[in-house]
Amino acid sequence: MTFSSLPQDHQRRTASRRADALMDEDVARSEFRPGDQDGEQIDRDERAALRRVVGLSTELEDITEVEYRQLRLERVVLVGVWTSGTAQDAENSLAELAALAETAGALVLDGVIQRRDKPDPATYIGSGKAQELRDLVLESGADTVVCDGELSPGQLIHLEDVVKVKVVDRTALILDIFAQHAKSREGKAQVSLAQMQYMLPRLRGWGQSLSRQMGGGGSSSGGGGMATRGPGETKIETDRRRIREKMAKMRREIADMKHGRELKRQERHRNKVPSVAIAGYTNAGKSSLLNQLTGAGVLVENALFATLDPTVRRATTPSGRVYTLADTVGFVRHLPHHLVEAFRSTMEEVGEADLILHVVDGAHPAPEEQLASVREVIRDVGAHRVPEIVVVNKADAADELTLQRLLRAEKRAIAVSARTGLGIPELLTWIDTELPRPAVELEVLLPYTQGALVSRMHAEGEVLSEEHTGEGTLLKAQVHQELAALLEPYMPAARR
Ligand SMILES: Nc1nc2c(ncn2[C@@H]2O[C@H](COP(=O)(O)OP(=O)(O)OP(=O)(O)O)[C@@H](O)[C@H]2O)c(=O)[nH]1
Ligand SMILES: [Mg+2]
Repeated sequence: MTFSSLPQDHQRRTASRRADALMDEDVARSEFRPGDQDGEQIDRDERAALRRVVGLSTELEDITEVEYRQLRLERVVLVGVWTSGTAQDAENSLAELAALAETAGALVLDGVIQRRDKPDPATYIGSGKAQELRDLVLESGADTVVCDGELSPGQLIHLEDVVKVKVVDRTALILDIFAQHAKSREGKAQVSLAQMQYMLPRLRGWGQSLSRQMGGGGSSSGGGGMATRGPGETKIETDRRRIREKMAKMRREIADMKHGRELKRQERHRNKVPSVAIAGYTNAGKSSLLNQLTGAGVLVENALFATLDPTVRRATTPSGRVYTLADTVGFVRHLPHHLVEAFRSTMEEVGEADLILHVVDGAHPAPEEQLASVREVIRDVGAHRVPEIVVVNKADAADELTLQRLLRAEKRAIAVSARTGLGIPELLTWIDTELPRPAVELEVLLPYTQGALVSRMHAEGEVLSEEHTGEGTLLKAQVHQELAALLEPYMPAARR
């Protein structure tokens, strides 16, 4: 049941209850004094430093907590400012915002777009439109407004003042989803760091809001406001410093974890196992493709950002060569820059790969745009020299003309369906031909006691012929340098 089906007065009552709740929060907030900040509190925060930051919200609560609360998005109205491009572009963007909001667990009640040259510096949408938005919020019974962009702290506050419910922006929403889905220690730490980075400049906003509240209604901005602003500002300075310290600590920890991952990657490199990275827009079907290609049970969800941590699997080509296949975090348009930074780690993996499978959702209304925005990030992380195969996924659901158009525009592309398996054998064969060829061609006669070496030649090299003789296995193969060194004693020349 939706709110719009309820009688008007119920809606109004609900709205006023919400307003009361908002005031309660304000009261709670104004009870804060710098003196509350005792040693025990800091200690508790310190111990919680690596705990997952559950989410960010503009819910006006305790400004000293760095572990901001869950967004608890429930009933949201979306609002976008359409500055350039076609009406279709603007609608796609809002549709994506709706998908993001649903992923975060919200119920999307409505969405509006305003055509403007640029967002209003004070309230994001124009002030007249903000009033209309207020009506829409009341009418639909929404408790949150989600803006399709990154808003300044001032814009968030001013818009919140008009619509009287919490206002969050696209960045906070994405951060919230990231926080809900990050699984590994590193992933969680990176999300926390990004959240703190997002929060830092916004503390001033909370402070202003606090002093305004404490200044009391009706009075001018001077007087009581001034008297209470002093301690408020000090408090914010303390918070800022603590957040900065935490961020520094977290950066060090991430650097350590990164070192561990680096070692693993070097290990793979040393073993010369070719690597394939699956990249692509969020929800394109990357995890599904990984499952199809390897039979691995990786989480597949019809939600954006189902995957946040790189998942690496071993896989085999039809000719029997072993390679690694890495699933990656989905890209999304307008990914705030500090988020790109935070998630660079998984993208570095892409840069190190021997081949990128760039998955695009063929059933999406604007697949070309997704291709372009993912490529931008690939360039950003210096992975543009890695060969790429464009995998147009969801061919079972895509429209034939769209598929044709994509395959014409992209020279190195293949249409597949990770769901039905269509095109998967062809893709596997293609991967086989794209993987780097091993370096040394040799012939060895391995005694039957050296079965392990035979297996390695199959897994890491390319066996051209194999013959079982009275003395052992006679193999002709191409292998990498290190394996060649191990095989040296068994080369005919060495047996002389
Ligand atoms: N019809 C159809 N749906 C597909 C296909 N492949 C994936 N899907 C669906 O698309 C949704 C997203 O799939 P995922 O594999 O989780 O996508 P992803 O790219 O890994 O998404 P993130 O990890 O969130 O970035 C799921 O509902 C899948 O069932 C396909 O070939 N055809
Ligand atoms: Mg995934």
